[in-house]
Amino acid sequence: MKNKEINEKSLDDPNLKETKESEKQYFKKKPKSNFLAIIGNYLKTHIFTAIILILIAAISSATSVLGPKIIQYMMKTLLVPTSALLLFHQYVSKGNFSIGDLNDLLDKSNSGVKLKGDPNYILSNNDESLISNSKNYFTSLGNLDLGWVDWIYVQIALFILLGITTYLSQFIAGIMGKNIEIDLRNKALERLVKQDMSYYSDKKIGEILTKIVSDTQTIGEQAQQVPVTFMGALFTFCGSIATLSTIDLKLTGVVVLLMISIFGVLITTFGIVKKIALRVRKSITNINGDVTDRIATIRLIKASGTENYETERFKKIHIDYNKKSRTLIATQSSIITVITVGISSIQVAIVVAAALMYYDTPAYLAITLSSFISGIGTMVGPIMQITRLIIGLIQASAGSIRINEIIKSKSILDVSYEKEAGLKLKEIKGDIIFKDIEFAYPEKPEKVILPKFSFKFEHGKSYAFVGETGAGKSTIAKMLLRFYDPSNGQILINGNTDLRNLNLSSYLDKVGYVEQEPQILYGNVFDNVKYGRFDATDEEVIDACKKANLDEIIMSWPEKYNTILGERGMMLSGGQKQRLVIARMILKDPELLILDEATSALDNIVEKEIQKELDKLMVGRTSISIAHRLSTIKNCDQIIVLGRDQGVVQIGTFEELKKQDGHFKKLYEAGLMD
Ligand SMILES: Nc1ncnc2c1ncn2[C@@H]1O[C@H](COP(=O)(O)OP(=O)(O)OP(=O)(O)O)[C@@H](O)[C@H]1O
Repeated sequence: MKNKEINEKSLDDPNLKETKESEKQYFKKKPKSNFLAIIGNYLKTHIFTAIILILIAAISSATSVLGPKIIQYMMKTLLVPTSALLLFHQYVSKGNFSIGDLNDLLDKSNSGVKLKGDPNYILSNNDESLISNSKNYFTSLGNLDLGWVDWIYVQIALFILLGITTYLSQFIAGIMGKNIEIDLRNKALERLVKQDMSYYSDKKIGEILTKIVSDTQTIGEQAQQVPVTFMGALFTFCGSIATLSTIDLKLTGVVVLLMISIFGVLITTFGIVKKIALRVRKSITNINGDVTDRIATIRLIKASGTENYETERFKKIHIDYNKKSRTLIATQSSIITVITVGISSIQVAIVVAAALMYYDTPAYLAITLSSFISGIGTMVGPIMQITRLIIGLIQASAGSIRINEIIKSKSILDVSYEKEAGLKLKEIKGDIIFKDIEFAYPEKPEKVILPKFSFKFEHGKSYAFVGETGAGKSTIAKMLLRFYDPSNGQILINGNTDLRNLNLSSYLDKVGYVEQEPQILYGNVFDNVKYGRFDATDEEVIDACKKANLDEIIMSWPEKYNTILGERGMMLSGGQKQRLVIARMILKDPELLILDEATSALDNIVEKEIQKELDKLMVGRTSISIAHRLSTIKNCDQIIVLGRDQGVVQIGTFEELKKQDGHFKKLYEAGLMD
């Protein structure tokens, strides 16, 4: 297919349309990055790490900054004697040359180079090689008088120090990066599990995964690089400028001007690249969302024979990503080119400037230029590092915007999870009252699913909700589990306490939920049955499995109770899964049992067996079933009939409702209760 065609077609893809729309909304809100704040907060709480990093950066910068100074001293100790010798010849030819004259000459050269050894011996021997030999000269570093060979030793010592400090800074920064990554991921995961269900209704699992896995990783990697590189580069840069200024102030001025222009370019492009990087991240997130979605529905793909269609579709959804990535790569390449060329031109500019300035003093030009060029070399490293750092910083900023969308998201349940928040519920010993309840999903507030109604669930009795599809039966369960709060009205627990005022964990501790497609965790049988009552013993688990008629099946597996279940483990049949959940409920012994079409996915024979177990489980506790099957509702104390968009339309026992004209009778006669 031609590119244009693919492009046009790809725009029809709802996935891409959705991205473009959400992107527009996204940039309208002007997302703020707080990557630097993340690092700042970490360092604020880890002062010791901050101090060590600053110290190490300062030491390691000093080691590289001193390089040109050492070269300057070494060059002086090597070159000054040659000049001194020339002058010595002039004086000697005039006769009467003293050691004072030689030291005067050295002082006048303003080089700081001094004569080593006994000057009288040197002069009385009148040996030119003694004067010309640079071994006999030194430059001072504090109290130390160092000859040119000593300066090489200093250089080597500095290299070793540089090695040690580099290792230490990388190690400490690496730990910091990992801590930040793990901390962010944990915070995001905490937020995700504490979110109410409406949060998930417009998000794809793959999108969330990209943020949790890949964005946190990028932030961690950059957190490892940014502070160390930035501090090191800053110190080296300032140190280099200081060192260069001791060599030649005017030339240093030229370097500073050139550097300011290069940083100007970097700063102006930062914002542009950040925006493009965000677009790329959004695009790849969308792809990840799509891939997870398709892999999760692989059975549909296999059963429909749509493998080739999907392969083509995957290619198409990459067009947008490819386009955005190219823009990003092109922008980044331009920046690196500008910086690299800019930096290289500094050396040329300095040679030209120095030649123009010191045309008439070639000796000074030679010494100054050689140490200056070496000094610029020291500066180039940090600038290149800062350039790369800025690109990394942009990626991390994009990542931090995205992970913060999760971390900073609000939930209606926020308060309920705090340990001390809300009233702790000891037991559900009274009635559960739905008082003037009205419900519309927050995602679609204009569509009222359940118009205002009130109902009392008496303690210890069994209730069933019936009604045609979409009438709002499962919505009742969702409200009782606090997946959603009612739009109006109250759910009163024990007849008087608003569910919203209860500590949620203390309430859900006493609630058992069995759904149509039970959720099995990756873990062994013990892990799965104990989920929700972690203090139970293995014996209690085995006992619960026996009561749920599951023990015999488990014992037939090679690993018995240690068999791994879940996505990558043993696959269970629908009936086995339900039995496992029943065992979980037997162990949990909840005071309120919610059964949401628990048996509707099972065949008749298995359904009968499971219903028998559920009936046993329901004895002595308040139970609310959402049901399709006659067998589920027949024995219930009360049946509540829901009509689509009408809410509660009838209430009564099975025998009563069967006889009454109305909604239930229609459902029953239409065979919807079989
Ligand atoms: N998250 C949601 N956002 C918006 N509307 C929703 C959401 N979940 C469900 N609905 C809508 O609410 C209505 C009631 O859904 P509910 O699942 O409670 O029906 P139900 O009676 O249990 O149906 P079924 O018997 O088919 O399971 C439906 O019209 C459904 O489309």
